[in-house]
Amino acid sequence: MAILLGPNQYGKAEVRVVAVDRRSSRHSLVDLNVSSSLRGDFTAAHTAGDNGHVLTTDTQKNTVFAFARQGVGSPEDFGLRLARHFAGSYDWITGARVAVESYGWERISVGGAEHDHSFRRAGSEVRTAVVTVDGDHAHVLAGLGDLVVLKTTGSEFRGFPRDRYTTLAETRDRILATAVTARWRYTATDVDFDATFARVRTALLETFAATHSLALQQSLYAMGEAVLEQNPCVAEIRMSMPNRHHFLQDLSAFGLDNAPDGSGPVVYHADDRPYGLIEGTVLRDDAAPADIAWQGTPGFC
Ligand SMILES: O=c1[nH]c(=O)c2[nH]c(=O)[nH]c2[nH]1
Repeated sequence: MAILLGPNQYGKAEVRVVAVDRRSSRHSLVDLNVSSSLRGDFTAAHTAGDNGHVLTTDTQKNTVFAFARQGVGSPEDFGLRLARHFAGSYDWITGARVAVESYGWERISVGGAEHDHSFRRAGSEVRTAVVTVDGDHAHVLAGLGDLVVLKTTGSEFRGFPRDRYTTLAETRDRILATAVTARWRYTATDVDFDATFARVRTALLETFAATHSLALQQSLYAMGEAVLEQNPCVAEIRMSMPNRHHFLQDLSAFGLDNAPDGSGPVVYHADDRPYGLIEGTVLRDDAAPADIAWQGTPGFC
């Protein structure tokens, strides 16, 4: 029996970079969390402690900061530049993956005017990009996380089978709420990443809002379908959507009803756990699979 080194990769995780453009008095900033992973022949480092092939994780971190000084651009373009640099740096490095999280900042308004250099975090939403360079091939996944949405009506859930453990009442009118995590794969690398990101995000939001939902599963599919219909450069989209249940609160102990009849606000209990977890992929039937693009990145199912 022989013991072998199996698949391996290494890099610097979560390099936090803030780049401020101060070329005019109206500053702008990008706020990133960048993780790099290198693939290639690193056997000797593992089996003999020979670091001759190890482009250090400290160097990888420094490279991220140095590249930021040249301008960041979109997270996808920044990831592509870094991944191509790492994958091309030594012939024993055959591939690189660069994952970028981007946090949004909005200008603070002072007396109705946007301030030049004061910002507030734009909620918990995060934009993501994962770039994988493998030899001569490059793959780009874009995405977003924690896009929290809720509709107060226009959602039903009924027609499900009932067994001896089923207690859930059927409903024709419920709150539907979720936090969307989505990742989509581009068919090319020369995409206008910022414009496409904005279009995809809008399609997700508009379709969530406009779909009269019979199940969160139906909303998920409709959202993915809209993204693919409006964006020929997207091959597939993978989504994870927790069902953030809102249960009508029973107020009868206080002699109060809780009817949606306009006699007062309808009161719900926003339950944080357990939650339904609805996940799925929507894809083109002619999309060539690209397993390596998803390696190490949660695709949910
Ligand atoms: O949209 C829903 N999908 C389900 O699968 C499900 N299951 C459940 O209990 N409530 C819901 N709602």
